Amino acid sequence: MSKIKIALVQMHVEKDKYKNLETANTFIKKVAQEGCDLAILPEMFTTPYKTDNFPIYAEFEGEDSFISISNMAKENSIYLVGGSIPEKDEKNLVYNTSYVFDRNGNNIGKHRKVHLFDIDVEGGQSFKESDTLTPGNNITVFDTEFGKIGLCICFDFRFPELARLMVQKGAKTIIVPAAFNMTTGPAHWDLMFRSRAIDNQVYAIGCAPSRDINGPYVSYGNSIVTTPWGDILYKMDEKEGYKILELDLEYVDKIRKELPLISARRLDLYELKEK
Ligand SMILES: NC(=O)CCC(=O)C(=O)O
Repeated sequence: MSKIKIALVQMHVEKDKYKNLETANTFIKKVAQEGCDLAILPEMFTTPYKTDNFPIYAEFEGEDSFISISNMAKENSIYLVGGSIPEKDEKNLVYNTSYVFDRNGNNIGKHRKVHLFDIDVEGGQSFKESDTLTPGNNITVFDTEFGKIGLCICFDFRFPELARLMVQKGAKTIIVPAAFNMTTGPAHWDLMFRSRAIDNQVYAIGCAPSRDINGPYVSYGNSIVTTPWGDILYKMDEKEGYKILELDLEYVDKIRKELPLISARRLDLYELKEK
């Protein structure tokens, strides 16, 4: 299957977890009715993005949010990258976790954010995920009828090594539930997606919450799809909404053949390895 219809769901996130799940459910129904194969929700879509909230909203794997996302996939027979949610483990450590479900609602992927978002930009955005979150330790690629897809969460995508390792594991598309802000978004969002796409000759897809200027953290929005050639195929604005796009995965092979960056690597001189 070389053509895949994906949907960016740039939803508004509010305080009520169950309302957020309901909003996601409404969007997923709509995009599935419009023939979408795979839908993507934003980073931390069940909770306003705030460190204090993460432990409060956190759930064990298999609890309400997990079940609800799985049901959305199954009831609508689509692949669903469930943005991310705060996940807790038996030691009460909390992670920023993205779950992926197949058309039958089976969990086929899980990524715990590996690089926590700890920044302090003078006169701009400060945030310290590590106040309440623990990083994951895995590089994540999942399998679909459309081939292998890489998955990471927001700040993770700033680290080129991580994207390259996903490509070394076979990814032709990389999906990034995200929530950039009004300091780094205008400066780096497009550039980061275009850079990762060009370096790795992949479709790079970012899905963010819509902008809420009254929220504790103001999301940049601008959910985006960039092509293996580095073009912006589509970029949303800051408002709530969704967009369905068809991606041709043969285009990845074409670009990799015409401009052979992956195959021309000097692996006799250097290599990148997962530990
Ligand atoms: N949620 C995040 O990881 C935000 C990352 C971000 O804004 C950045 O500039 O990087």
